[in-house]
Amino acid sequence: MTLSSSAVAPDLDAVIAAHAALRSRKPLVQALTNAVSTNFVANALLAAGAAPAMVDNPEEAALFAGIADAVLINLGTPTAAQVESMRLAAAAAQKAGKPWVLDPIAAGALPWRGAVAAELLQFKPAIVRGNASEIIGLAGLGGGGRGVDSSADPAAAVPAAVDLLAHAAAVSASGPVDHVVGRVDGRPTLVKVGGGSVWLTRVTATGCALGALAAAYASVAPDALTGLVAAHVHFAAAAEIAAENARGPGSFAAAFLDALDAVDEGALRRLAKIEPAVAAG
Ligand SMILES: Nc1ncnc2c1ncn2[C@@H]1O[C@H](COP(=O)(O)OP(=O)(O)OP(=O)(O)O)[C@@H](O)[C@H]1O
Ligand SMILES: Cc1ncsc1CCO
Ligand SMILES: [Mg+2]
Repeated sequence: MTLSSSAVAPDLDAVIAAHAALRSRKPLVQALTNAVSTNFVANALLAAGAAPAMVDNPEEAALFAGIADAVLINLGTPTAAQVESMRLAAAAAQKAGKPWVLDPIAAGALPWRGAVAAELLQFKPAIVRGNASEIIGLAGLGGGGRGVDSSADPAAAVPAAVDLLAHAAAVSASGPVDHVVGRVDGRPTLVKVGGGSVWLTRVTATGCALGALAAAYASVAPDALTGLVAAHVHFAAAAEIAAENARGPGSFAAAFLDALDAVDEGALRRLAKIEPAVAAG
């Protein structure tokens, strides 16, 4: 599997193929994620058709990166021990050729963790996934953000996302319309994914779960860009299905897990909102 460049820009057919591969292979994702998100991330992976394992202690993190199909590293509540595990797991994933995803939570707002995130880029994540402020912050272009939430428009994060292609094969900035970049035939390319639901912003750790799903897809897709677009499309379709029955954030959260499971080829065909790829940067 090459994770550096796609031969063609991902489209609906590529997303459907990646979804079928996810469902048949049920990839195992090692998640080193924040304390707020662990249960929701594990349940979202199971609902979507993957499998979670939260192995994040320094004694076992590297060994398990060689066992898992993909690794998620999420900097939401980083302790010293967890950061040590992150360095070990990222290095082991790179050595084993396993795709890993960096979610640089609050990288633009908090300099210490911003430096940790920047340091982890040396281990070449397949994917960097964050909200717009985090992508801008990680690229060293400012960003800010109020704590863990975004204050930027994803379109404004595209130059930063393209800069990050020096370290990662694909990068996305989430928001009302998700902006996903990668290389197609070597050239920086932008794919926008619309849809979803604003309810996603009223439940904690939805972005964290999206990062975990991106890791799962990266391990079954032909390249990182296709995997990342597929994760965004699956997530957005599930959010639309869930929003139909939600009465508030609590019922949305439960309906969203049901909908991650319910998304099938028909739902993808009906609900996917993938804009044609364009050159970026
Ligand atoms: N205004 C919006 N309308 C529809 N969907 C949205 C909106 N804002 C974000 N989303 C969706 O919510 C999901 C999480 O994106 P968000 O940008 O909130 O990530 P995040 O800030 O990293 O989340 P968290 O840190 O809470 O886990 C994505 O699937 C994104 O498409
Ligand atoms: C609320 C919160 N605080 C640190 S990480 C996190 C989860 C969503 O980013
Ligand atoms: Mg986030």
